[in-house]
Amino acid sequence: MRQTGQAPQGADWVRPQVLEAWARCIDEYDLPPGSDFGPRMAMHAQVCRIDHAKQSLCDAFAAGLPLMVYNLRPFLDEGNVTILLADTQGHVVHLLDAGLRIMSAGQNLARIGVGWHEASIGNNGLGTACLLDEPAAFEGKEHFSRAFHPFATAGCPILGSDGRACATIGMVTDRRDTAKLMLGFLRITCQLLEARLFERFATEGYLLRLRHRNGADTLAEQSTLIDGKLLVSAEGVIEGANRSTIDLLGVDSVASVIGKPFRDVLGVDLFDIVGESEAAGVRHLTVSKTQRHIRLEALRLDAVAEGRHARVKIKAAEREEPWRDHVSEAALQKASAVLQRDISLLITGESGVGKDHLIRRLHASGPRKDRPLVAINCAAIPRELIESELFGYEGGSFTGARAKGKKGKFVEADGGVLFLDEIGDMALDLQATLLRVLDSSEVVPIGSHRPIKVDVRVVAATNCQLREMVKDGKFRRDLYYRLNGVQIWLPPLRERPDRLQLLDHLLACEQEGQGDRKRLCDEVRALFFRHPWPGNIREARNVIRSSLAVARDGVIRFEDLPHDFVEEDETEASDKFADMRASVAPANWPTAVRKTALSDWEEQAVRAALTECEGNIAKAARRLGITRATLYHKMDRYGMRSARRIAAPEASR
Ligand SMILES: Nc1ncnc2c1ncn2[C@@H]1O[C@H](COP(=O)(O)OP(=O)(O)OP(=O)(O)O)[C@@H](O)[C@H]1O
Repeated sequence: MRQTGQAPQGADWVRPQVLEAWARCIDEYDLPPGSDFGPRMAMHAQVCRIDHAKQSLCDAFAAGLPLMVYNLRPFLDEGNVTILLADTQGHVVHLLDAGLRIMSAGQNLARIGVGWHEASIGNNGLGTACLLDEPAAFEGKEHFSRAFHPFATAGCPILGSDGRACATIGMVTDRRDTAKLMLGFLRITCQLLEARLFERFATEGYLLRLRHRNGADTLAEQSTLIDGKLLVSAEGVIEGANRSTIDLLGVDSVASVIGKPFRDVLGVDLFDIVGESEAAGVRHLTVSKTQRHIRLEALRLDAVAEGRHARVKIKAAEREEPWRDHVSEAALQKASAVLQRDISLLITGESGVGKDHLIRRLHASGPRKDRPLVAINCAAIPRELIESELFGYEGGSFTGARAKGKKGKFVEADGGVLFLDEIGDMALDLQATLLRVLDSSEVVPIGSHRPIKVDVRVVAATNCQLREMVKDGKFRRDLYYRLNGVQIWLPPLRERPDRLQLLDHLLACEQEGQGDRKRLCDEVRALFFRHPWPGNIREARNVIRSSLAVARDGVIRFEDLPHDFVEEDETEASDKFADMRASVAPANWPTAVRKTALSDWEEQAVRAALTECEGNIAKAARRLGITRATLYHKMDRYGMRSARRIAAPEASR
């Protein structure tokens, strides 16, 4: 392809779908064959603006994405698997990144708002599934971009109740030969999500459950994934259907029944089933087209909360429920159960996700709440002191020791909970001693020969990848297994679909007891939604606190946010902010003049920095005090793309 500039024609060593995708990459999108994920592609992988529709999409999935996904996270980590959710244009709206970060271009791609469409980054499971509206998977060198060659990717569209794709779910892993396996997993996940979304969006009219008659009556009251489902308006028109109805009714597609009268498709009148006064009913019938015997049950969605309809009513009520921090609640529940059974608990997650917060709540709500919670930060205590901190010492046992001796943290925590924070930073030799104490429940203070029996529940926390550290010989395997009885992983803020609600909650907490509460403007909400929050909830609290302090009226606006926070953002919004900050032009200039002058200055600054740094993008970006992506963005704006190729030849190779 590199030599001919064309996709191979009629080649039998590659799947036809792959050939078609390569041809699109070359002929339609003009992507350079054989290239790595070069600057040109990186440019395309720009972050789009996340509008309200995308946020709502994410909200919808927040309800649909079972918490189970978080429990699955350690397994995703094990397999280096990333799960992505994209809108119909291929822009990422949500992701669980346990694999992309190992890819050279992963940093660029694993962000909210980044486009995964073929035209940007070549064929890939997610982008191609979006484009073709059908499941797609590629492995290794089937990808057009070399950056994806060590990976397998898969994608599957998620259908809304009108039969049209409303989003696409995708997976990426470095196990190159697992593309088909991933596709199977995605198909099941799609069915789960579609089932949740289907009922979530159903508000009025009738929900009809269809299933084969043979023996399925034993499941009568349970709704199952394989059930066909139809949404029918009060006038008897079909407004929604799921995939299972295609087979049951013998129709070509979901879309082919939407908008049709129920009678035309099923051969019976809806009102014969539901009755005039009765709100719901069950009928058995034979579908004329397929000759299938089916059981059909109708539930009135807007029914009064009575009998069998109560279930549907409850679902409707769930939709209006105020936000609950399901992530923390589920973690707390699991942790309590584990701790009561004397199983060691390991809490993992990035810095600032709330590990400490969780342990404090865990202690306060558990049976040991009246006994001490003793925390020790293994990273903060000097190496030579940690042993005496943990195990204590006898009076006069070393120079500088107190005459009376000192109780160690283990003894202090007797009957309570000992929290070993940042356990990944503990020195190797000390790890062996800790393991002995954990196994024997006895400590021997320094300078003493008398072991002291202790009864403590040990909870450890870390933001390190302990498993990797074990592999690299930096953490003892036996201690890892001893501490890792059960692992609870707290997701980073950027991977929480409910992050906007959590931020609103933090905002409310910060203003508790105050009369007029400040709120976020839409632009700030959008920025909060797409921001990667590397400092997680801690960063969010700080940003909210300082913005509240400077916001003048009842709304927190862009200009109220801390400067360094906004500068991390790489979309138009932050450019706007940069422009705003640079508005040093005299206030009495007409707006048009001021705008032109500002962009002129900016263009000159970019040109000067590139010239001075001899085209070295990283250096020029540093000099300008902006990120490389923002610099590319600005170069594009001022038509310096060709200059960039000349200026940075190493980047386009
Ligand atoms: N669920 C939550 N609701 C409200 N505030 C929270 C929640 N979780 C964490 N916080 C707040 O976020 C900040 C950081 O939390 P915490 O110290 O527990 O994180 P951590 O994961 O232990 O961080 P590190 O690994 O750096 O020690 C704290 O101010 C904490 O009060």
